[in-house]
Amino acid sequence: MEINSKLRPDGENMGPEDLGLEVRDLTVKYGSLTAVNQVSFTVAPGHMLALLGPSGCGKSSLLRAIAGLEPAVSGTVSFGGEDLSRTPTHRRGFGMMFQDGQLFPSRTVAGNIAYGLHGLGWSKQQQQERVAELIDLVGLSSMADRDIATLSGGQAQRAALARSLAPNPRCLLFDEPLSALDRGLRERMVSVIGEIMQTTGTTGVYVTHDQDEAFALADQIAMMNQGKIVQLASPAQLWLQPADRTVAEFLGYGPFLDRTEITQLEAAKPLQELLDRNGGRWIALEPAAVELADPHFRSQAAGLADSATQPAGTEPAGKPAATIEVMVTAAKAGRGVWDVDAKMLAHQVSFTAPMSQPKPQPGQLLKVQIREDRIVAIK
Ligand SMILES: Nc1ncnc2c1ncn2[C@@H]1O[C@H](COP(=O)(O)OP(=O)(O)OP(=O)(O)O)[C@@H](O)[C@H]1O
Repeated sequence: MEINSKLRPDGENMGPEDLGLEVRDLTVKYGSLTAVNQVSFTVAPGHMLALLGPSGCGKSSLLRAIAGLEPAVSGTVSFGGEDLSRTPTHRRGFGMMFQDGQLFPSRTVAGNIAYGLHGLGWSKQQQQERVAELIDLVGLSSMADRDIATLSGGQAQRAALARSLAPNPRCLLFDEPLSALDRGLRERMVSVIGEIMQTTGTTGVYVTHDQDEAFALADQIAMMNQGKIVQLASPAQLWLQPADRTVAEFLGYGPFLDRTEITQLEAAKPLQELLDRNGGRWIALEPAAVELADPHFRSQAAGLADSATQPAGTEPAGKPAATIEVMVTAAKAGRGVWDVDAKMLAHQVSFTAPMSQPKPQPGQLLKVQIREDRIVAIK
């Protein structure tokens, strides 16, 4: 076993217990197509890294190569300092959880979880105890004897999680495990997975194209595009400093205003200064960066004289970085507000207006402000 010689912050050599998953220069090809292109990253023990990126960017190929299910043409995968490049999948000590769970439909929940323990040399009693422990952990205690085919999608994924964790893997590899579930269920399962990974201290790699899942679960997010990692950062760093426009677009930033467009805004000095400070090409707006200008204007725009009280459904205005008049293209009722779409320069923007006032009409001009705390400069 080869131990990488690395130093801990205290200057001591790192032992296997300090080294988690290490992927070095990994490349996966299908014929002439390079699906994963010299990718490197490390995941500290007990931490979770999310691989996030658009469809076809190489996330699953990378995960499968880490598991040993896909041959790598070059590069290494190691865990605890041990090079696993030539170790077959079942000897790597890794677990996997997929979108469809890959459970046996005719077996019970307990039977499926026990399946993950075959071949480990455990006694029948040890196996039974472990199965009961896992069933409890994922909250399926009352369903141990139910056939998988009779479970809901969320319950089945809990069973799949229990089965992957049963052999106590040192690293769990998730491939879009929640993408078949509806949003509400997905959010609940994200909490379940997060809690269980923390309780068990398992290291994880989580493939997803859903940024909410990545942000909620990961300590580090690797943004992939065309087989490469374009940015590796904590969720906060990724959000506050997207490496380039592709990353920002994927995260949901937009529109992107260039310098010429910024000159068409009123009081846009903060935007210009931000671009100058960062040497950026665009100012990217967060989803909630645009809001109606001050409440006085809101009242005037709606044809109401009384602006002394804050209208229901509006939040206190943020610090404006610039203002501009926009033309309403559509409005519909939301929860306590009008959800308004409007044209700002050549871009489409969305914001809310108080429902206590008349519904904004297509063609109507409204003054909006761009919040200074919801913009970033992009190179
Ligand atoms: N078995 C295969 N044979 C040939 N090409 C493949 C194979 N598997 C994947 N590819 C190609 O490799 C590239 C990366 O695919 P991969 O499935 O790794 O991407 P992904 O990011 O996981 O996508 P998705 O989110 O859609 O699952 C794609 O262009 C895909 O068409």
